[in-house]
Amino acid sequence: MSDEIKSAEASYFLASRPATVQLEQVSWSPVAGQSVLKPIDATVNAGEFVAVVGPNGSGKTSLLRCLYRVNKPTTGRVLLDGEDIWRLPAKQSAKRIATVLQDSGADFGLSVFEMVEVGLTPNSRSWGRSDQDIQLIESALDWLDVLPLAQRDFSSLSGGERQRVRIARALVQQPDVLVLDEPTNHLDIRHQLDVLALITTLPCTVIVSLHDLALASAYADRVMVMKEGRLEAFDTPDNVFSSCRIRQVFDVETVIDKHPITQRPRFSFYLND
Ligand SMILES: Nc1ncnc2c1ncn2[C@@H]1O[C@H](COP(=O)(O)OP(=O)(O)OP(=O)(O)O)[C@@H](O)[C@H]1O
Repeated sequence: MSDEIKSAEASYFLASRPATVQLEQVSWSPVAGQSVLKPIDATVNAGEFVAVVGPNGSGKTSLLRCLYRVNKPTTGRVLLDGEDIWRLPAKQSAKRIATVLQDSGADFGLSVFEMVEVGLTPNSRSWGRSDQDIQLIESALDWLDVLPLAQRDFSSLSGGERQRVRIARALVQQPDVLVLDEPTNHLDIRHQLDVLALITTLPCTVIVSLHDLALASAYADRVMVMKEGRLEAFDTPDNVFSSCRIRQVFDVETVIDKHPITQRPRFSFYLND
């Protein structure tokens, strides 16, 4: 499928308006006295593609969970176009914010088609599928290269196929904000690049956690760097990625140059222990 066709389809899938997401002094503690997220201030602009990177346990998933109303901030607020998400009706925030999460294991014996159909639920006004619903679901499956699997049991798919189905489900929701936790897990290199390239064409705000700094560098408008529950840096890939910062945050040495095609920072990692 050509890029031109893919971006035309992007506007077909996502009629909604991208939203601004603001974090105002957001901290989160699962239990009193155990602070996982220290107070974070940040604004993700409408339509921006922001990658969240950081070592294991640095708070990436905890931060994303604050954005889609699972972790209620212990202090501070998350604002969606200026409105506190915890003051919005749950249905409205579920409609505006779509998520692609790591393997939950819960698929309730659904077919692939039915899994994607679940994405329509927050927007549906009536029971039953319209022809337009079917077309939307099939287009999303086709877009993610999984249409031939539509009638298969979701639980019978490979890890990478499941991940693509989860992304298709988020797309049919037509969200204003798309939050993805490690969406490239399980994907082969072609599908990693395809999925991130596709996500950059969507007319919504995208916040995605990534372990692969090369992918964050290549696709993100800006990168949040997390360390020990703190937001260490939030800026463009050029400004965020220095060998000094990567040493401080990830405890590895890096040679950084410019990728010859994307002109974004490119990394060669090594240990200097
Ligand atoms: N509900 C919870 N109760 C207690 N501790 C928690 C809870 N949720 C997260 N944590 C702890 O908070 C820290 C941050 O976890 P989080 O999953 O946000 O990190 P992460 O950056 O996404 O890690 P990874 O890269 O390994 O997925 C970890 O030490 C984790 O054990």
